[in-house]
Amino acid sequence: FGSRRTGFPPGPPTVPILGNAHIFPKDHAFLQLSEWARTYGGVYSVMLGNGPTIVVTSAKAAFELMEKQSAVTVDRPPSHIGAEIVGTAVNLAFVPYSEDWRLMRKAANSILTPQSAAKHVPIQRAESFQLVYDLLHTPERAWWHLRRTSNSVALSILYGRRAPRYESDDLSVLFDVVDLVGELLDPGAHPPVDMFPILKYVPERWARWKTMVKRLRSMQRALYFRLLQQSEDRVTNSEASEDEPFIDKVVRRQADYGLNRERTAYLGGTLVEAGSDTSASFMQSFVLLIAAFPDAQKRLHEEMDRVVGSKRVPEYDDFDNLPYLQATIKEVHRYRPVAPLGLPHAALEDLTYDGYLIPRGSAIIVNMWGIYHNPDVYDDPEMFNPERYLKSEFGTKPDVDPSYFKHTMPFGFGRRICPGRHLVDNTIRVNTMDLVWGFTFGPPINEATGKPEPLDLWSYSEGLGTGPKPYKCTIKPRSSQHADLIRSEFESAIPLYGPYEEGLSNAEKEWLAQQRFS
Ligand code: HEM
Repeated sequence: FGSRRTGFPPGPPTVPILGNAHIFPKDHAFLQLSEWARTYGGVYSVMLGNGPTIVVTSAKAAFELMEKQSAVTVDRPPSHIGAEIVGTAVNLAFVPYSEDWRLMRKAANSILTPQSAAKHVPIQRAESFQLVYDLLHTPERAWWHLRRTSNSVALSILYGRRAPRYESDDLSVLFDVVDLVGELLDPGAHPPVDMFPILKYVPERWARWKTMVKRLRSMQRALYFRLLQQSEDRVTNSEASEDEPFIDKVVRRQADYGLNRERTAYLGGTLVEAGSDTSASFMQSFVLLIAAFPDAQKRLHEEMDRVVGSKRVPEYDDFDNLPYLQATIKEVHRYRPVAPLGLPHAALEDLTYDGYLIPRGSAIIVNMWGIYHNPDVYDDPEMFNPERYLKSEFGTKPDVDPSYFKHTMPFGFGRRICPGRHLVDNTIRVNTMDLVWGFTFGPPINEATGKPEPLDLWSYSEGLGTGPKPYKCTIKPRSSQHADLIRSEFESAIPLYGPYEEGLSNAEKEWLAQQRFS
């Protein structure tokens, strides 16, 4: 028990019973896993509990195992805490391969198409106008404005209900839920119940996670069913339309999709949770990095001035003419991936790779951090340098074979690839254009000395999804003309918010009236 069988991919030496569990890192595991790849190669194993966990740190192996053999690697490893959280329900992102996963995934794929995502660009742009308007007034709250915007976009598109301020009711509950999920599923945070099942039987008074699980489950159910009820009411009282919220579409076709009410509630809840802070983390990294790297920012501004100028705000299609911005977005995904280890997959059958056996049931982790920070693949990988994506399609060194790389790699692999990627691509496109167009970003200024202070590029949260912890930076409008246009665009966007604000509470509506017409 705990030892590595002959034929498994190599890995760190094991000890009896624990295998490698005692040396598995608790914090920023992707860093240690990348270190081990230097010693044990692009496909190695760590022994956790009774079976191997396979760590893939090579684009070729990721392609061969996760794309070409996706039908076999579509499973997720069992998670006792994950299963306890949902109880009798199902979470699309964590559920093992099953009829439940197939039905929910089919519904998600059919509503989250690129064509369908395009119908929601108007509210994404309107949200982005509020973002730049908020930054004009309270730039010191940038981190929070970015979080509000991404979450409000997710709520608007999925449920037709926006959150106009950080303190909005739905948003506060969603933040509590997302934070608690992050805390519970952070691999280092709790006793390893999946590796040592006996730990499941520790009484609740000594197992804090059990109390947290119960609290989370009741918070999630209250939120999911409240949001679902609003969709159901709208569907009863209105005709179907192409740009209606995604969950309304699912409610209308619930029987065709084979989903009952609980599955529908959990599909919506999982999408909104998976899609909210992930997008926010990306945008928070984008701002942090362009504030920290003035050369890249200068080139972004030059390009924006040439293509858009200062007499109008960017339009959606301008993005196609902004290659340096496109390269910067790819570099942010590479430099600070939101999901450095993706989500673990599992093998439904025995597999072989490079002569090694990957036995049925093994968990498989693709270490995106390790791939993206490998000096054999990228020149100077610890340098933030969008330029690399202008020199070659995937930013890789000239002698690296590009056929195993894909621009969707930050969104995972195979049949489990992130279904929200088209939606979030649009959010990122619209937000980054508006931010670069409107503002100059820089490091924070020390009040006592008047000098700039360095930004901490390593202060990131722990967990499956990671993003910068709250930080300060300076944000100034690029000119008074830019500031005037931001104000007028925000004012002209106000009617667009209307349909998404109908269900807001009276307190929220009063606050809005004061904010907009004072
Ligand atoms: C920058 C933003 C985002 C990033 C970087 C991201 C990344 C990922 C990754 C790496 C996975 C795991 C894929 C795999 O197992 O191979 C995933 C899964 C998933 N994502 Fe995203 N995601 C983002 C935004 C979104 C959005 C906006 C939504 C919903 C609207 C969403 C919904 C999901 C769901 C439901 C899954 C689980 C899919 C399954 O297990 O079948 N994500 N995402």
